[in-house]
This record gives sequence, structure tokens and C-alpha cells, in this order.
Amino acid sequence: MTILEQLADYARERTEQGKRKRSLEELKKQALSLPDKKFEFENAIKRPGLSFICECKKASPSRGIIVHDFPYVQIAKEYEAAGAECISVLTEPKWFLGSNEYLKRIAGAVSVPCLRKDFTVDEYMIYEARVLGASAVLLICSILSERQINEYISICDEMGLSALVEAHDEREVTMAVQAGARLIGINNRNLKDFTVDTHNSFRFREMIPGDILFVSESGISTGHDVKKLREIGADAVLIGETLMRAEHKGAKLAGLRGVI
Ligand SMILES: O=P(O)(O)OC[C@@H](O)[C@@H](O)c1c[nH]c2ccccc12
Repeated sequence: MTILEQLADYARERTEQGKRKRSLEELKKQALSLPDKKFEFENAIKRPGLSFICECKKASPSRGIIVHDFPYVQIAKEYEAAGAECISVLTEPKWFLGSNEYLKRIAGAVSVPCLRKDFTVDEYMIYEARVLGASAVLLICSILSERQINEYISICDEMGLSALVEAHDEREVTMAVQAGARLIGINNRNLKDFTVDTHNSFRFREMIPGDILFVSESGISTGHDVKKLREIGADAVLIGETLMRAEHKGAKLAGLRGVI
């Protein structure tokens, strides 16, 4: 079994556990009673200029523990103060050492829109994301069908949540477009073997129609990488490890933006 299949299986297991504590019906009712998120995540990315989605991530299956000290709310506030347009929060507990609690606390502490970074495999996780305060969810093409993606986008639409649809190859980009994605993330990391190739973003750029927002994800570590992505018209970059390892996150972000 690939790591991706294990991650998806474990997400299904977590969902079943969640449902035992709180039924889908109950969770859905709460989520739908909360204020509409008005697509604030994609609207933040739509504004002119390249947007930065800065990620709070303690560990990953490819890197192991990235930082031992993880004051996640403080990190998120630092990102916000440094001008991050959006924040991504890992909630996957086993391999990424994330937590729903982190998302809830961060979303409550910052005013920029937050993405729930997890392996969405059930509508339950989308309602849960809204209840936790997220403005967006991740939909990974390689663990979902086109129909599921389409259905999950409709669920997001009801709550004004944005769906970042992640693709890694040609087939998946086509799938994302056909499923009606308005926001596509090209993952430069292959989640099956962890190889990173930032050229992935360049390779698939032209497959993405102009009216769909384009996010380049993973392995972005220098101002040069960012400059290249800006040149091909990326709407946003999603950066985790580079920022997590930086002692001064504000300065690092400014350097990546090319303003210092
Ligand atoms: O830490 P990096 O290389 O900057 O990558 C961030 C982000 O793209 C990565 O965490 C990611 C991209 N797609 C995912 C899917 C699940 C979990 C994590 C991810």
C-alpha cells in the first residue's frame, strides 16, 4: 500500500470515529447554521499579485519531524503579520502530527482565511472543516473520483467554502477541470514517492484555463522559485517546510516575495 493509500484509509477511519461521537446529520446541521464563508479563501487569492498560502506543519511523512517546538498559534500570527494572504493548517494527526484543535485555535486567532489541509475522503470532513473555522478544504484528485470532487465542491459552495483541488499529473489536471474546480493546486511533490519537481508547475500551467486560479504547491524554497512562478502567472504559492524551518518567518517571507 502506498503512503497515500494509508493516509486515505486512516482518514476514513478517523471519520468513522468522528461519526460515532457526532452523527453526520448533527454536524451538518451545525455547519450549515454558521455564517457563510463567502469564498473568502479564493477571493484573497484572486486579488492582484501573487498570494502566499503559508503552512503550519510540524512533521510530514517525507521529512519526519520538521520542528520540535511548534507554537502553532504564534506561527500563524507571525504569518499574518508578515502579510500572508492565507494560512494552511495540517490536521492529519498520524504522519503530519496535525490536529483539528490546531485549526480551531488558529482560525480563531487570525483574520486571514485558513485551509484545512487534510485527506478529505468524506463529506463529513467538509462540514467538520467549517465547524473548525476553515474557509477552504483540500481535495486530492489521486484519492477521489471526478464525481466525488464535483459533489464535494457543491457541498463547499453551500457554505461559501473554497475547494483547493490538487493535481499532480496531466490526467488529474483534466479531472480537476472537468469536475468544476475554480482553484487548482499543482503539487510539485509526488505523494506516492515524495519526489519533488517544481517543473511540474511549469509543465501543467497551460492546461489550466485562465479563469481557474492556479496554485503551485510544495518544494518552493527560494526567491528565485517564486519569481519563476510569478512569471508563469501563478495566482498563489503554498509554502510549508521553508517557512517552518525559518527562525524569522517574516523576514523569510519578505525574501521569498522579493521585497528584501
Ligand atoms: O512543505 P512544502 O514542501 O513547502 O509543501 C507544502 C505543501 O504543499 C505540502 O504540505 C502539501 C501539498 N499537498 C499536500 C497534501 C497533503 C499534505 C500535505 C501537502
